[in-house]
Amino acid sequence: MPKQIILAAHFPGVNNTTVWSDSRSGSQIEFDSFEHLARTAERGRFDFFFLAEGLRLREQRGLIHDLDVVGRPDTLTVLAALAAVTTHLGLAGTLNATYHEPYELARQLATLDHLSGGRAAWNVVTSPGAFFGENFRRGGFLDHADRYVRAAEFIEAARTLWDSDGGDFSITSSQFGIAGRFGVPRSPQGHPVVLQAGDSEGGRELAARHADAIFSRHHQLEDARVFYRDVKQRVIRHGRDPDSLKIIPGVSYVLGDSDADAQEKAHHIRRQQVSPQTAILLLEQLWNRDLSGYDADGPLPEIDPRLDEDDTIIKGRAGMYPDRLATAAEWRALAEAKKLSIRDLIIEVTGRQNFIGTPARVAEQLDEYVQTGACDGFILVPHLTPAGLDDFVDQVVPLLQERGVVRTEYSGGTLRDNLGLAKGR
Ligand SMILES: Cc1cc2nc3c(=O)[nH]c(=O)nc-3n(C[C@H](O)[C@H](O)[C@H](O)COP(=O)(O)O)c2cc1C
Repeated sequence: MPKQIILAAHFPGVNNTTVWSDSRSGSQIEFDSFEHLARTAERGRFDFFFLAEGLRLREQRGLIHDLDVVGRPDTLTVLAALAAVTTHLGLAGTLNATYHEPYELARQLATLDHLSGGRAAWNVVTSPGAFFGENFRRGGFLDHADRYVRAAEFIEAARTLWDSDGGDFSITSSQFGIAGRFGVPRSPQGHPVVLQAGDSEGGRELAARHADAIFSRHHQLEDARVFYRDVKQRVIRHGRDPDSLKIIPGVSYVLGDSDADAQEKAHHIRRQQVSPQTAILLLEQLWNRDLSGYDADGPLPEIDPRLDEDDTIIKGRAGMYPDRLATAAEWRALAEAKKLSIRDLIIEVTGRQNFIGTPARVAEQLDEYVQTGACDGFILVPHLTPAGLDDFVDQVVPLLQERGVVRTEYSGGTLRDNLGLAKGR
């Protein structure tokens, strides 16, 4: 029997992935939008619905990045509301372990697991930088390594709380010293599903030790295979069954009547995602300079990126380019070789579209990834909110069902059942 493909639906976040200017794009905050995407995913018998987390609107040149003005509503509130209008779909929320507290989050997730009949999932992130911490009382006080120490202790603490079955608990670790009574009885999954997103050594180790799944950025076939092997070996080193950690990259797709038609649509979508103004903003994120005077249809700046990391003009994207000069050199070489303008280059080097073609071609490629050890499934990131998944569910899912690699009906009661994960202790 072929391996089953995990499918999840990513509600587009506050960035230029969503083509907000498209007349079919709707609100990013009204409940109708979340409901539409979730119901569509459930119609396609997806495993789960996924929300990212942005705790603070990013800033650029002292202003809120225009594409972020929309903001994001609170994750757990949205998921709780969705629990009432769906029946089988898993509900996954990204919630950072750096600023939240275990008692608070474990209660919320256990409650969501109860309300949804065993469908809650938590995507653990450590948050990209101190900028976000300023929104919280304690501020951004942890460096990268300590954020992962805290995340590991956080997950262990949450599991202790879930295992307490509403009873007494006492937790002492380097980050936490808490004791009391949990107050929420054991939830249907025992432990809500734990995903992890974070790609460094620390991130991979955290996942290999503690997570049920990884939301990854490795979506190019060869790169995905290398990542898959690396992480599964880590899981084995930690004495776990490699199948107990699912690897699920976020991917985008474009469908067309023919492969050529899909390529043309893909090109059009990329140009909408990267307007001239967005191209300059994205270039500034590497250059760390005000480039508003540059023409997006012209060549790259001759001046080098500014390296003062303590004074970045981008707040909330720290660490995105660890070696600005090296990346700038790569971009220059590419622009030179292909005769690309700033906008063309940005289209090429950011936000690659992963699966482009007829529904049959896309179904075949998705299946190839999973059957040949590149991943265990996909978190699909549509470019339209909220209807971006409609065509995938109508056109690609039936082909995957014919191949016998996705379910035609839900059989399991909980998200853990559907993902083939053991019940939490
Ligand atoms: C695929 C992926 C998705 C992420 N999504 C979020 C998110 O929604 N919110 C957030 O605050 N951080 C997110 N992060 C950032 C992580 O929290 C982490 O802080 C960052 O990747 C730095 O850790 P690393 O060096 O281990 O990658 C994401 C990271 C990855 C790789």
